[in-house]
Amino acid sequence: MSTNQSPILEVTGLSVGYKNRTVLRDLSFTCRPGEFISLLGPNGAGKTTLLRTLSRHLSPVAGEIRVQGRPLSQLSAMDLARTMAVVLTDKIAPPMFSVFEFVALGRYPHTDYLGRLGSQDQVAVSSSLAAVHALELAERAFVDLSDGERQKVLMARALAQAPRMLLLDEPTMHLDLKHRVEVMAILRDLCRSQGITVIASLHDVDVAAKVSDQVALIRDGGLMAWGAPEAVLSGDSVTTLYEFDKARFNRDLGGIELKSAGDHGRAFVVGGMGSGALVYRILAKKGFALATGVVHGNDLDWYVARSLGADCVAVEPMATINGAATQQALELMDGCDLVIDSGFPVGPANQANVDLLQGALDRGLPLLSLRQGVPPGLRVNGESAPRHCADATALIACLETFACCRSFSPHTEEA
Ligand SMILES: Nc1ncnc2c1ncn2[C@@H]1O[C@H](COP(=O)(O)OP(=O)(O)OP(=O)(O)O)[C@@H](O)[C@H]1O
Repeated sequence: MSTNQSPILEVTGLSVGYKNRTVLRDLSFTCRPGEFISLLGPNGAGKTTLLRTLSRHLSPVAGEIRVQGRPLSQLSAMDLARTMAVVLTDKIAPPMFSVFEFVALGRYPHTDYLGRLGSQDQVAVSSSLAAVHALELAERAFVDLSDGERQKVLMARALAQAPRMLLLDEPTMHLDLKHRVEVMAILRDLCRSQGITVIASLHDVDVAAKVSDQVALIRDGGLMAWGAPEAVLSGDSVTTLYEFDKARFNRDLGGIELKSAGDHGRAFVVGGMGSGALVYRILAKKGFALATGVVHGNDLDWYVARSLGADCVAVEPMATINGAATQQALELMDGCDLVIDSGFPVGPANQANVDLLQGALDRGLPLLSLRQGVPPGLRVNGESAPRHCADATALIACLETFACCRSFSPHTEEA
């Protein structure tokens, strides 16, 4: 995709909707050849209505749409079909068509008025099926296809039109993970290799962030934001877009983290260098509120902990963890019901973690440890010692016991 290229689609002051009901107002944006554009927004926001308007299935309420510089309304049906192909979510079940015959329907802008396929058309149908990795389905009956196979064949029919733009409504709906990934990879490759502009409504923010050149965030009757996902998608913007209260999008990790209900007590995690991430997620899943520290501000643990809504004592990346930060973490620990030692190597270079583990023991807090053995320098006595968990499964079992009994026997070795 080149930003120097002329726009393929220019939308100015566009309002879309239905009789007596305007759904989106005053949209203005530009799409260029080879761009992948994702429309994101909650259910009912207007994504389908916009796609239907861009593809001339609906008339605009107001504003202008230009395709390759010409008003959309003035394109002949044939010109429109050669420029733009559309895959909507309507269930189509054409009787008796083989997959090849169904995809061949997409050639109509290029065949004669009787729809006869020439050798070029035959090649175009086969290449379209090949482009979506569905050539082996060619002789199958269209009505017998699975949802994933059907989606690929619908895309092949659209490609057979040889369009410059492909508009898709929820192309990954009903698809399993393999097919979702495959469909998105196919679409991305069409942009890159054939310069086709893809505009797709999607519900996967993380997938959209990874494939899109531009994202449109749609809510409250308009465009909340339009731009590169790296600029537009953040924890805050996604929270606003979907009104999240139980989750948070993490751009750095590329996914959604589900926050803890926090009703099974509060756990402090002694982590660092990514060792805490798995523990935080287990704790959140089991309903524990989270506190952690001391972590560096570029640590995987920091990203995950923040996304999960943890109280987190952090220091600047690469900074030495000083006594003040450790003291702050110990104060955070005071409000906790138990402490988890994620097993991050401790020693002279990070005395802070030993101090925190010692702090847990000195406070008489239950301490679960994923560590092999006791770290050097930790003063353990008979009354206060870590309970060792051999692995994540053992940790989960201990947490479940703690959640219902508020205690577990401190000395048992799980290995
Ligand atoms: N034919 C119609 N007549 C009137 N209103 C409609 C019509 N079709 C959809 N709507 C309304 O327009 C609004 C936008 O619907 P639209 O299908 O465009 O949203 P969407 O963002 O695609 O939602 P979803 O993610 O649930 O598919 C909704 O309130 C919907 O009820």
